Amino acid sequence: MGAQHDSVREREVRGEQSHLDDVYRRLEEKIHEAEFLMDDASKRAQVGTPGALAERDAQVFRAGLHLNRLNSEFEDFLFGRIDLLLGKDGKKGPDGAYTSVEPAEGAVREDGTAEIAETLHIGRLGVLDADYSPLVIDWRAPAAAPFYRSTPVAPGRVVRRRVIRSKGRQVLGVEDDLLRPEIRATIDGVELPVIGDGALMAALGRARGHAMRDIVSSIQAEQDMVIRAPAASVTEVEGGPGTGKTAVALHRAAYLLYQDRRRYAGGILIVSPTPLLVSYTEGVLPSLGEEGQVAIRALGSLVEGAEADTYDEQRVARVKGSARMVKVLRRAARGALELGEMPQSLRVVAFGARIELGAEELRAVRQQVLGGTAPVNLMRPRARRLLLDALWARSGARRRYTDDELEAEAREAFDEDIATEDVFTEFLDAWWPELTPRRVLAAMADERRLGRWSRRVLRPDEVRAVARSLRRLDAEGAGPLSVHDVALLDELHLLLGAPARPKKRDMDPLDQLTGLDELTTYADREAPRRERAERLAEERRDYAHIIVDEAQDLTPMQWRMVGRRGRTATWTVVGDPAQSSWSDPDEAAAARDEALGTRPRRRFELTVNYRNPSEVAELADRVLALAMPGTAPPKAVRSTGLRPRFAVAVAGGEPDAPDAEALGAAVREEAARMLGEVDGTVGVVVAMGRRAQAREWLKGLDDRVVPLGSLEAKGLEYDATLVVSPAEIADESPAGLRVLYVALTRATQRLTVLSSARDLPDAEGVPDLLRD
Ligand SMILES: Nc1ncnc2c1ncn2[C@@H]1O[C@H](COP(=O)(O)OP(=O)(O)OP(=O)(O)O)[C@@H](O)[C@H]1O
Repeated sequence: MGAQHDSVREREVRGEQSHLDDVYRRLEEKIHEAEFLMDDASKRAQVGTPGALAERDAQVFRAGLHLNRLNSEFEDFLFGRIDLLLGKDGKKGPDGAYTSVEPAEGAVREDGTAEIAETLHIGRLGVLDADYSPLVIDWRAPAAAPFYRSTPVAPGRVVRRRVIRSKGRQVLGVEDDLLRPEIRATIDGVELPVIGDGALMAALGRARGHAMRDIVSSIQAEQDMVIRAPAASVTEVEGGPGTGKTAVALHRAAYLLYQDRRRYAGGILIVSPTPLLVSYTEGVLPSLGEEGQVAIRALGSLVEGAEADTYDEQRVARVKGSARMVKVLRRAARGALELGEMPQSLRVVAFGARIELGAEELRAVRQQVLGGTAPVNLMRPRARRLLLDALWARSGARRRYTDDELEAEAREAFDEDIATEDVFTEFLDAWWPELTPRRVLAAMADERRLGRWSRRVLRPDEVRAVARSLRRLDAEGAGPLSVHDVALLDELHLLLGAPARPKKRDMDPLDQLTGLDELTTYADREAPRRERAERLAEERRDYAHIIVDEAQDLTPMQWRMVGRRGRTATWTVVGDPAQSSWSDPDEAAAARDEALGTRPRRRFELTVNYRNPSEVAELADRVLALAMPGTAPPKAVRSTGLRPRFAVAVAGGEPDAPDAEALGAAVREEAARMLGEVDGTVGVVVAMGRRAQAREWLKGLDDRVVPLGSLEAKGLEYDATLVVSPAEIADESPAGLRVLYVALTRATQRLTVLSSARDLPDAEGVPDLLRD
């Protein structure tokens, strides 16, 4: 029986192999075509007329794109197949497949038998055979949707869904799901065999590396609904840990590009909470064939020239993230004008006479200028004009003219006379200095000054903490920024306006990431380079679609920053309130509403946890019940039979306490144990305050081990996770329980919880917070 089954399996694998061979044959033909096009195009280039050049550009672009994609898609090119009943109408779509979702009336005969009318293979890219019949359907094409969406409850035309595992040109195996078990279907007269025990489980059980993998061969129906949701307005997705929110967001970017490449190429921004999550996820889109078309950026790297990956202490972060900072920054942007040594008077010589404005008059002029609403740097021309007005009035020259025209002429000469004097330009530079966001931020490090700017907005202890945190910066603002500083810089950028004399800057790597380079044509390159650079800069600040991952964590100031980049964008916002490390969710919700505006929203919920085995999820759910009572946890689909391990270190206390050494030894021992238990990665999560220590503890162990502060664990996953002192993590901030929930939901296979004295472990080593 087993042997017979094996031979069926072999036959099926052989069948798929022969199809894959056909696909590769066709792909090779296409590559030759592309190479020929490239070659032909470069010959045309030698003709050199503008018309020929423009034509060449278009050809090279298309051929190059094609080659690139074909080459990058060669691994695991084909991964799915569906066998379908006859459709209701006989219409075919552009991809050569029948379009109807529902079966035709007589598709299933009265005796419960049916003949398969159509077989579609699904892959990373669509491939048509020479006769235009579909060899492979692009996973994003409408005809591929049933592969993801059909369920036994609503199978549509799908009788059997098959996942094909392949590597390079070789088919390794097939796994089938029967969606209409009640009928006996035949294909070319032979009964349809069903093989394997579920590709999804196989995918979920695989060891994890340092990079996320795409899920294109096993997207589930509820996820597919989100990926293919129309781009209009705002798509909001909520779901617990491990429900695939990040994966779905990335696949959605690829889908949008497929749907409307013109609109989205270079115009999709994915905002990720940490640089770690960016590097974990950035390989997914290239694996889906979308190399360089989407910008994935961490919240600390959204502002040009700022690369922040340090964190403020929670109480500082809380103030810096709060919308109250808008008021403080408004005052700071204006107040910073008086940072340097303020000249108390202005003395010039005009028309041979000395004219002077004193402190009082200068103050009055400044007040008048500041009456406007323009950004501070852009008020400089107005300041200059009003100074000249005041000098003119003071000179008394006006009285000498009765004729308006003569007066106007004299005034023009007067202005010219003064404005070219060094004394005047030097005065203006000192009196209305050009401010940079970093300089103003650095000015806030002075507690008394910050106290003035935040009067009746921040409490004195908040002022002290924020000022102290900014002492890392020098007077010009150079120095390490925290992630929360970046949103402040962005706000200041707006309040100050671009400096009047733009500084020359190097090309940002993102310029290449936008993909616009790839899309340039002859005409583009003929346009002045400057104009292009400006357009790029503009593009970067205004995206066509913005995807926000871990949206529950954005502070109000961060929502403002992200919102500015998508004033006309459509949005996909994914997150989980139960994992929020922000302590004032209401304030953040208001800022989110403001960023998303009044655009209509469509909400989706993801309900299945694909990451954690049920044994791990059950433990984490206890913390969820404490952190967010009444919240339904997602349902874990897998069970490994491995219960979490509880270990106790005979240490505890503060980070610098002498027994920290004992805790370190226990952490190292547990991490080493886990390395022996799993093939993939081991994440060691500690309270933020122990980050540096943890790096020391784990030094030289193995590069499969990653030490992480609790906030850095966001979005990541490891085969095994060691959570060190739940109580420490929970006590570190007002949202600490939710942060702990994040830490406990990172493991794909094994979880160990290491307690210190502070965790009050019971006889089994279970810490107080995790007891039933
Ligand atoms: N349909 C699927 N097929 C295979 N693997 C999946 C599927 N959906 C999710 N996964 C896997 O489950 C894990 C969790 O996915 P992901 O990180 O996207 O979840 P998340 O909802 O963003 O989690 P968190 O909120 O904890 O950050 C990943 O390893 C992902 O590849």
